[in-house]
Parts: sequence; structure tokens; C-alpha cells
Amino acid sequence: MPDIDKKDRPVTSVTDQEALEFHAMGRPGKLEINPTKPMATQRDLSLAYSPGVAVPVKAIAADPQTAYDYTARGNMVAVISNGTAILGLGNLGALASKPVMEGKAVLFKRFADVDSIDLEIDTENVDEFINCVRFLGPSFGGINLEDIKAPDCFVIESRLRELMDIPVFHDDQHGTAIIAAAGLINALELTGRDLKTTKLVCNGAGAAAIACVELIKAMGFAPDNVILCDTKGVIYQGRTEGMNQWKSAHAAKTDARTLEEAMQGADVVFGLSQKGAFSAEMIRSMAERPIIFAMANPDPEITPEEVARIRDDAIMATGRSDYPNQVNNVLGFPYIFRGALDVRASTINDAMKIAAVNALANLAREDVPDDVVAAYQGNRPRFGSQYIIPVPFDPRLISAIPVAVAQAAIESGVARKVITDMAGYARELSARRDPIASTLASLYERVRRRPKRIVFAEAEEEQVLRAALSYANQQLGTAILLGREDLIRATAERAGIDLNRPGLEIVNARISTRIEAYVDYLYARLQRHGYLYRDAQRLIHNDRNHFAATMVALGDADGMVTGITRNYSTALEDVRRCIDEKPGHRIIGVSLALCRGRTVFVADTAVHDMPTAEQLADIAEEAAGLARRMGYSPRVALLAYSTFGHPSGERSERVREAVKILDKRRVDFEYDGEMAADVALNRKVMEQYPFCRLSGPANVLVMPAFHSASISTKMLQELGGSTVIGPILVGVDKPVQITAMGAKDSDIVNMAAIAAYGAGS
Ligand SMILES: NC(=O)C1=CN([C@@H]2O[C@H](COP(=O)(O)OP(=O)(O)OC[C@H]3O[C@@H](n4cnc5c(N)ncnc54)[C@H](OP(=O)(O)O)[C@@H]3O)[C@@H](O)[C@H]2O)C=CC1
Ligand SMILES: CC(=O)C(=O)O
Ligand SMILES: [Mg+2]
Repeated sequence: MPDIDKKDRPVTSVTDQEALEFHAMGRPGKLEINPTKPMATQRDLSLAYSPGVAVPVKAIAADPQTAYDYTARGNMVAVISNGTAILGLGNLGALASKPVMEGKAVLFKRFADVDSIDLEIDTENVDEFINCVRFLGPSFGGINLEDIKAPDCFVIESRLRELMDIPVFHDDQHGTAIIAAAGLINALELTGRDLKTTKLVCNGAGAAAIACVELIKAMGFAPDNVILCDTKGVIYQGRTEGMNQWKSAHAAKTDARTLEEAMQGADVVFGLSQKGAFSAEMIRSMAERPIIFAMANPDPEITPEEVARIRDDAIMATGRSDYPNQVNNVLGFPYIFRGALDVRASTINDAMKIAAVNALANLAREDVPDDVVAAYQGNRPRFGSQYIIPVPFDPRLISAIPVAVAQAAIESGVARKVITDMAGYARELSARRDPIASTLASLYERVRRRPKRIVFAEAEEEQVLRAALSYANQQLGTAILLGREDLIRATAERAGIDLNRPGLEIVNARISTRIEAYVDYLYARLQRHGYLYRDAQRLIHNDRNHFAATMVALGDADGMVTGITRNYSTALEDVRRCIDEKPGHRIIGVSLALCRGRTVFVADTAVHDMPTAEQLADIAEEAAGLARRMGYSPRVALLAYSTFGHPSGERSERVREAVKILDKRRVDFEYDGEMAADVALNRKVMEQYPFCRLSGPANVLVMPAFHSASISTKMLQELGGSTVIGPILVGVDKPVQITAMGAKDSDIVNMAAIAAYGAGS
């Protein structure tokens, strides 16, 4: 999470020059459009354009709902503005609003995989604006109105909602209100306040402010406890100057006439006005433990540094990305539209908004995953005054909010498509951002049906504890925390992890009643390999890998995960002292490369340096076995630099020999080789070898040696944008997985789930 440096400015703040260069670099702006269908051949053209395109045209004319099946409409949102209230910069016109609107479109895509285009409409006339937008319905699944000044925005939104049968949502009103309400719920909780008696002042009485005040009153704030201010001061009952019907609806019964007076003794202040609108005096005059949301963009009504100089008991939030507690509608609109689009909602109603508020507020109270820590320079946010609202890079937002919104849409009767399997929908949502999630989703599901006891061998480490907690929270089974209890508890306390929850079990390796049995077991295995009884004792007493592996060997745990504190081969040696190869199997490592919707198993990425032909055949069998267990029909390519003897060379001999060995073994999966990687992976190139026995592109690649396996997977990651899971250890007699050193908690959980799966889920 961004911090504040000694010179009183956020450490991640950017200069004007940097901002201009960022927007100008490469292709100017922040957006481009990419086709989703191949457009390479004449046939492609015939399908995508004339004559093929006529077929969906007729289908849509016959049944308009099929537009969701044959066009991009169902995932397409227009971000529309006239630039009359660009952030807190005021009315700078339609063209000047384009960087913000492009930005919103990019955020739709980045955070929720919603395709979006910005439309800047060059008129301040309300009727013209409405008339322009109302006819755009066929193009879009939803309309996101942005940065249109009050009170025009109220008229525009309500008229368009009547005229259009797709969601029309003014982000500055409802997006802001949803996020502010979620943050407020948590801030009230942290300061022990009851919303019925809390006094709130809102500076600004425009789009964002009116919507915020309406929502919090709907949540239970007493109308008399909410005072709205604008450029003319307090909006009190009877005021006539600078009023409109939306302000009048919130005119308060109060003697206060200025913002200064209103803020005296206030518990909460919302700033939805302009830079610098709050003075030090105003902040000083607020109640104890005040809640200050200075949400004006790009510069807040008062900065966190200024507040920190005045008092140290405030909960402070701004709309900016470079301070803690970012109360910004970016946390809402991508996900709210995601949920609305997925059920083809005709509108976004109050039930959907309230569902989003609660989902957001609840998420902030949960432990955050490592991806968030990585995105915020290694600082782990924890529910408290510096973390009242999730951060935008939280990968859980994509599943938590749309599910809540979609469910509310269905229950409130505005969904035109019903989702019955909400758990499946949540998995699909995660997969939109995280390819690992989709690949491992069914594996997780199967483990959940038959939960397993997995020992986490390095439980004194913080990320292992987090992984263990996540394992238990996801109901994958019991996480056994191995280590010295005092150290585990100290780490847990530091990390804010509650160990007193079901599904976590500490095993103190120093005082376990099983030590003697473990030492006897290990001594029996090692006594003819030069080990004394005392050596076995030392290994069990002092080394967690030996202890954990022996637990698994003797059935005290179903599987184990280790690896973050020791390199792979050392951890594997530790394990192999305690557990054998599975009879008739060979221990190898298989990595899963996930790239552009394809999953490819690559082997051996962990054990054999320069495998013989016999070993290559074993590797093919093991890797095919894993692919099958994970639900794939293996098509195994044994790779080389040459393809079926050309160019000839003795280095490919081993690979050719391996294919012959597989022939003799009469294995029950498709395999062929030797072949180059493009032949294995590209159907068209493979067709040049009509005798090739693979029925399609390979999904299991057996590499000729460890270095080619390692180099290619790392290149896929770095250059090809692939995600790589593993190496997954196969061929061990008991389920053991070894992570990379320093792995993130999410990687460790994946490995633990894979171990649990290997234990027979
Ligand atoms: N953090 C977030 O997610 C979001 C933040 N915002 C911020 O909220 C602010 C308002 O945006 P929006 O509602 O769309 O704009 P509008 O133009 O609709 O409303 C602006 C309101 O602010 C009032 N105002 C302006 N300056 C002052 C001042 N110095 N003191 C008191 N009131 C003032 C105006 O008063 P009057 O009516 O008298 O003209 C008006 O009521 C912007 O700074 C914007 O960046 C908006 C949306 C989201
Ligand atoms: C964040 C936003 O939408 C605004 O400041 O206008
Ligand atoms: Mg805005």
C-alpha cells in the first residue's frame, strides 16, 4: 500500500511530465480495438463479412435476443460524457474529457473483462445529449454515464433509463455512492459508531454528493443528521439561492450556515467538491476519531499529510490511487456492469447497488492474498484505519462483486438470463482474470468433495501460514501447521491471522508424541545407507521436510507441501529419504503452461538432467498420466530440434528411440515424435506430416533434456505471456508437492490442492 514519504507527498505520485509521456508513448491514448476472430484467409473474410455475415443478421432480425449470441453487444459498454464535470476540474468540454473516458474504458477491460468504448458528446444541451444517446441501445449491453454536471446528470440519467432497455448508470452518482457507503460501513465499525446517531456533513451537492447522501439515508442515517453544503454554504430548509429540486430534497433543519459551522462536532465528512475545500480548523473541530473521506479528484479537499499534522485519530480516505483507503468508483463500475451484463439485466436497481456495497465492505475484512501485496510494493493491508476498503488490484473483486450483483438482479426480477450455478459463475469470473483459477477449478472442486489433511512443512513462514489459512477457508481440508508452536503463533500474530479457527491444526515438531515412531521408521529406511539411529533422530527433530514426509509416509497426513525455504532439489532429496517412488513409476516434474486459452503440460522440468531413451519414455508416461488425471486426453509429442528424421543428427536418436520404446510398451495414449515444437503445436504444420499419429496439436510436450524444458517454460512465461504452474511432482508414492523458493501464498495453496488431489480426491 502506498506510503507517505518524509517530504509529505505520496511516494508513488507522478509528475505532470510523466503523465503526458505516458499518454503519448507508442500509440497515443490508452485504447485500441482487436478482432476476436481470425481474419487471415479468404474463407475467414467470407465468414466474417459478406456473404457469411448475412446469416446472423437475419437471425437477429428474427429474434433480437440472439444479438447477445452473435455480436459483441452483450459484453460492450459505452462510457459517455460531455465533459461538464471532469473529475473535480469542472466543465472543460467533451474533447478534454477523453483521457478520463478512455481511462474508464481501460479499467472496464482490465478489471472485469468488459469491452468498452468512450463516446464524447459535444453538447451541453440536455435534450440533445439524451437524443444522441437514446438511439445507441443496439450497440451496447450497457451505458456508463460519466462526468456530467449536476443537475443535468439527474435528468439525463432518469430519462435515458426510461427510454432504454439496457442498464444506464451514472458512475459519478451511484458508483461513488456504493464505494463511499462500503468504506463508511467499515469506518463506522472501526470507530464503534451507530449509523442511526452518526452526524455526517457532505461538502458538494452535485452528482456524487446527492447520490451518496441518498444511499446512506436509505441505509439508515437520520435525515436530520446529514448536512449538505455547496458553494453557497449549508443547504438548509428555506434556502432559496443556488437551489434545485435535488438539493431541496436534502435541505436540513439546522442553524448552521457555513461549512465551518456544520463541521463542528461532525463524526463524518464527505468531500465531493473541490481541491482544498477543507481547512485545518474544520478538521480540528470534528468529533473524536473523525471519518474524513476527501474524495475530490485529482486533488482531495484536504490531503492525508495535512490531516496527520492536525490530528492522529482520523480515518482518512481519498479518491487517489497513491494514498491508502482509495474511495473511488473504480472499485465499482467494472464489476457492477460485469454482474449486470452476465444476467442481461434490463437495469441496475437499488437491490443490485446494495448488494455491491455489502460485498465490498465484507471483502475488506478478509485477509488479503499475495497478489495484492505484490501490487502494492510488498505492503500487506490489514482491516483497520489504513485499510477500510479493498484495493483496486485485489483479484477477489472480480468474483465477489459481480456474483452479488447478478444474484440481486435475479432476485429483484430484472435479469433476462438466470444463473443457477452461482459457485460455477464465481469460478468463471475468476478465470476471466486468472488462467490458473480456471485450470485448477475442477481440481479444487473435487478436493472439496473429499477434503484432505495436508501438512504445511514450513508453517513458521508467513506466506505458508496464509496459504494454510486459505486452504482451510476454501474447505479443501485440514491444514496441519508444522513448526515450533511459539514461532508459528508469533508469525500468525504479526500477520493478523487467527489460528483458532476450524481446519487449522498445529503440530509442534519438538514435542510430538509421534517422534519415536518417525525416528524408527526413518532409521529402518536409512540404516543400510550409512545413517546411525542418531542421524535419523537429528533429521526428525531438526528438519521439517523429514518430519512432514514421515508423517505422510505413516498416514498421519494425506499429503505435504514444502519448498519456500529450500531449493527444489534439496527438498526433493529430503522427501526421498522418507518416501519411495511409486512402484513401477518414475519421479519427474511436470509444468503446466497456460497460454491464450491453451494448457500444455511440459516434462520433465524438475528431475532428469539428460534423460536416456528409456527415461524419456517413462517421462512421457508419467506426464500423460498427470494430464489424464487432470481431465485432459493426452496427446504427447516427444520434442527435438528435428522432425521425423530431418534434419538428421544423433542428438535426436534418443528421442526416436524413446518413441520405439513406447511402441513396445503399447501405452494407451496418443504419442509421436521426434518432432519440432511448431509441428507439435500447430495443426497446419502438423498436417504436412499426414502419417503423424497425433489427432491434433499436442497438449503434453516431452522435452529432450532438463535445460530445454527449463528454458522453454521460462521463455513462454517471459515472452509469450504464459502462466506456468509447477513443476508438479509426479511418481512419488505419497502426495508431496514442492513449490519454488519464495512462492506466493496463492502458489502454495495451488500446490497443496494438487497434493490433496493426488491423495485420491
Ligand atoms: N472518488 C470518487 O470516486 C469520485 C469523486 N468525485 C469527485 O467529486 C467532485 C464532484 O463531482 P461531481 O459530483 O461529479 O460534480 P458536479 O459538478 O455534479 O458537482 C459539484 C458540486 O460541488 C460543489 N462545489 C464545488 N466547489 C465547492 C466548494 N469549494 N465548496 C463546496 N461545494 C463545492 C458544487 O456546488 P454548487 O452546486 O454550488 O455549484 C456542486 O454541488 C469532483 O471533485 C469529483 O472528482 C466524483 C465522482 C467519483
Ligand atoms: C473518479 C471519478 O469518477 C471522478 O472523480 O469523477
Ligand atoms: Mg467521474
